[in-house]
Amino acid sequence: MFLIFLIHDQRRSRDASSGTADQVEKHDEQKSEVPEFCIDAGSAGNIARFINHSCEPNLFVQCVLSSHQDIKLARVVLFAADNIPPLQELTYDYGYALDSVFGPDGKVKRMPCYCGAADCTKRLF
Ligand SMILES: C[S@@+](CC[C@H](N)C(=O)[O-])C[C@H]1O[C@@H](n2cnc3c(N)ncnc32)[C@H](O)[C@@H]1O
Repeated sequence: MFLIFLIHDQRRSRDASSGTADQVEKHDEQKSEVPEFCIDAGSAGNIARFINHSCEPNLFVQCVLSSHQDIKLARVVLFAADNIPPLQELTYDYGYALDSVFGPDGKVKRMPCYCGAADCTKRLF
């Protein structure tokens, strides 16, 4: 398995707590309930901002603590989920739950998915 891209570090995250491995595990357990972090590549980012979502991705996302145990400085890293042949598009699962995105009017926002996978859910969110 190879490290592909560093998407972002969490230096500007607002309310993360410093953490031991136990805290990181607890953080992961709570992840499905209330998202603590939001990565906004609107004003800054790297080439990873061009990676599309797929329902059958060839990358997966992992938060990585490198030389420290501080969850605030976790790096969001994309790893190859398989051997990827040259010229194949790199994709990962954005991980949206359906009906989890709301517009400013409070209504559920929907975005169609065009990934083309056989088992595509047809909706990004
Ligand atoms: C991180 S950007 C990916 C790069 C983007 N396609 C571009 O050309 O700059 C995320 C946006 O790409 C589009 N996108 C990514 N994956 C998609 C998919 N499977 N189906 C439809 N739109 C997708 C959506 O507009 C989404 O908000």
